[in-house]
Amino acid sequence: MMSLSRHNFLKRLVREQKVGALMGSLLKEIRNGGHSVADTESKAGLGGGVEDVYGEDCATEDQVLTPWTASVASGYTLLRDPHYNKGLAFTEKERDAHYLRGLLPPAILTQELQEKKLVQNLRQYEVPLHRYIAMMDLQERNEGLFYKLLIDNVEELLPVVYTPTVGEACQKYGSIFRHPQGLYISLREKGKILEVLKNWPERGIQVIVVTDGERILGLGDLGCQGMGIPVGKLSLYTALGGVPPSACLPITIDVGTNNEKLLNDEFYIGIKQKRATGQEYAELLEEFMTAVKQNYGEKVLVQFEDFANHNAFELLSKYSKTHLVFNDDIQGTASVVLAGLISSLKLLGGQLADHTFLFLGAGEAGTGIAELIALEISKKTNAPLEETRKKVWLVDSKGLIVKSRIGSLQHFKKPWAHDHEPIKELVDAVKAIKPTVLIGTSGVGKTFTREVVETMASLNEKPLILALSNPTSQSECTAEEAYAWTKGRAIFASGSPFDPVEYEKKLLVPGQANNAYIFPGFGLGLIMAGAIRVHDDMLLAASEALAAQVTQENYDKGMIYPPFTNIRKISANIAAKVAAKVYELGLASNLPRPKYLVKYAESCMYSPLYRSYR
Ligand SMILES: O=C([O-])CC(=O)C(=O)O
Ligand SMILES: [Mg+2]
Repeated sequence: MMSLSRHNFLKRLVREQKVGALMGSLLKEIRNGGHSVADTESKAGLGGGVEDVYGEDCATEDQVLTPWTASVASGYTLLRDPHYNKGLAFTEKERDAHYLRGLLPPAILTQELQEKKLVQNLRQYEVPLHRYIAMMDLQERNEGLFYKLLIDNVEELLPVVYTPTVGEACQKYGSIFRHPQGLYISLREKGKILEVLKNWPERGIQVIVVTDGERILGLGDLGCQGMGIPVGKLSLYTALGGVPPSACLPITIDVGTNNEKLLNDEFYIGIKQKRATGQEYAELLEEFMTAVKQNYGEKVLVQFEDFANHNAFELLSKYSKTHLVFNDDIQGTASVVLAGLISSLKLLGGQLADHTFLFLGAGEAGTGIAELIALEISKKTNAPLEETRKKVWLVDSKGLIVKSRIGSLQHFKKPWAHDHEPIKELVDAVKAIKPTVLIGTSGVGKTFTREVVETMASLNEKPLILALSNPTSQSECTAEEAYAWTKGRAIFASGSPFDPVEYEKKLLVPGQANNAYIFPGFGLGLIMAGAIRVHDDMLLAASEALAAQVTQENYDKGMIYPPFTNIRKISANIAAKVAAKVYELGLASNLPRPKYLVKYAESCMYSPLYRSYR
């Protein structure tokens, strides 16, 4: 088994050209995707990967091969390598040893001082998008400093590198484009996807986040410009979950876009054609998924992100049988919301089974959450799923989902078609169903009107209202509205962040029910255990682990999620519980199981502190 830190250490050894007998086997190990040679000696072992990827070892004299070198970055090149660059923090000794004399001004700053300067600079930008651009530039310039800044100022910078600002960045991605980030796989790469994967400079990939850009947050089809999302999500994998940056690969699959505005935009970065669908789409994705497994093995985690409903459900059900895949919008959102519901019982009283849930929005998030709630209630009460599903009602654009609509419903909505007369409007559904919990997942803003929220308040002492659609512009209502319209009684959380609100001299702190609480720790847990498949029980384990992190002090402020400030500790706990479940289910390949999983998770986590160079 190979821990994350050992993996990094090995890479560093190679980069620093510690030549000798070790070199050959180390290179082989790295090119095999971080799996030890022993792991992959049997060509199609669990560790997967293709042995001797470049064919150097077995090539005969008349075969062509790939020249592959590892060299020490120094001087000008070192300053332009974000992985190793430390800018003004290079010491005198390092400046001598690495040919940096004269390439830097004389001052030597500590990483802390560099960070202080950056915080000051960032705060001077009034336009959020300018902060985003500054952060991306930093990531491309000095990775360690980028992550240190993000980790130390997570509450302040999450809204910059993630929702809501990342949404605006994707909308304007073509205009603000500077350095390419991530890997672009378009229809033009059909038949060559394995080669494209090999163009990526890192070999030891552990997590891929992939989008096709068709449903970016609640902003719709942004085509190739959706790249901001995998890049942002993976920054959080590193900052919040401690997965090393070199192990993360953002990918955008460009099959065209149906967004007319982008098709007519001279700065659009993608292929200018309508979206490929049907067989053409399925074949490209099949080639991609096959190439991923071939290149990185069975243990690489593929996170699907912001696909449109129809593809999201289909890809998840198709590839969950053969690959380690996870859909963040269906499963990550479900897990984070379930965590909030479990923790809210401390404030609301009763069990989950005592509550009635009404959703506005029956897509990936809505039906994903609904299913996980029903599963959790079923596990807790031993009632069959068909029964526990009846606690959950969904409203889509055509009204309440009921039996009489079943013939025209998409398959993922069918389990939620219960016996009831048709109802068109949300507010009438609230009056008829009398939910204790109202959840917005439609991607459409301002749909929790005053009347809807007031009706919830008339039915419940403490109405639980979750406005989950992203970014902030698509939120079903604001925190301020939720508190004002319920006279301060609501327990409120949203997908994108809202500031605390003062209501009648009391400070009310809204929660952020965002999958960012879950996916970094969840992914770390899978990687630690060497999981080969995702199982719903792992999602339940993650929810319970997150709910257990909410303290009395948090509850006293009306919070049902812990603050993001402690997220690395939270992620380590989630990772440990997820990994434990992976071992319990017999889906782990990293054996033997480490005894202390929280400690082990922490020991695997990437640190952004500068290292000294010899
Ligand atoms: O990115 C986020 O903030 C949450 C998410 O997955 C989405 O809204 O699609
Ligand atoms: Mg998403």
